[in-house]
Amino acid sequence: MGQLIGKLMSIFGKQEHRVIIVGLDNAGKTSIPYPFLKNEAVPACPTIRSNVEKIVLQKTHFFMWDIRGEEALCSAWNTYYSNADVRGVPGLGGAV
Ligand SMILES: Nc1nc2c(ncn2[C@@H]2O[C@H](COP(=O)(O)OP(=O)(O)OP(=O)(O)O)[C@@H](O)[C@H]2O)c(=O)[nH]1
Ligand SMILES: [Mg+2]
Repeated sequence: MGQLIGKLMSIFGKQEHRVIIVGLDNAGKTSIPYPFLKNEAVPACPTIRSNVEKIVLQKTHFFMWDIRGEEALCSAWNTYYSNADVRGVPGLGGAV
């Protein structure tokens, strides 16, 4: 997670960024933004299709999408991927 946040911080300059997080089921995708969301608990259930959270760091807004890893949804990853500024895969070393 540190590498992902480091990547986000390194591209400051824009006021708004779109981030997608893809990975296998139960990899921890939905949990990533929650340390930055005060008073919100991580959902206890698996994501149905996708989930989006907005976090604000130093006046920069990040829209963080996480997309369920089940095989039937993998074909939709490309749509999210091509519209994102930052992509992250939990467990594979951070952001690209
Ligand atoms: N030990 C540990 N557990 C974690 C971590 N991040 C998430 N978890 C736990 O892993 C489980 C799955 O987390 P989610 O964030 O829901 O995973 P997900 O990838 O969104 O899962 P799907 O929506 O089913 O694809 C939960 O029980 C979390 O509490 C972590 O960094 N360490
Ligand atoms: Mg999830």
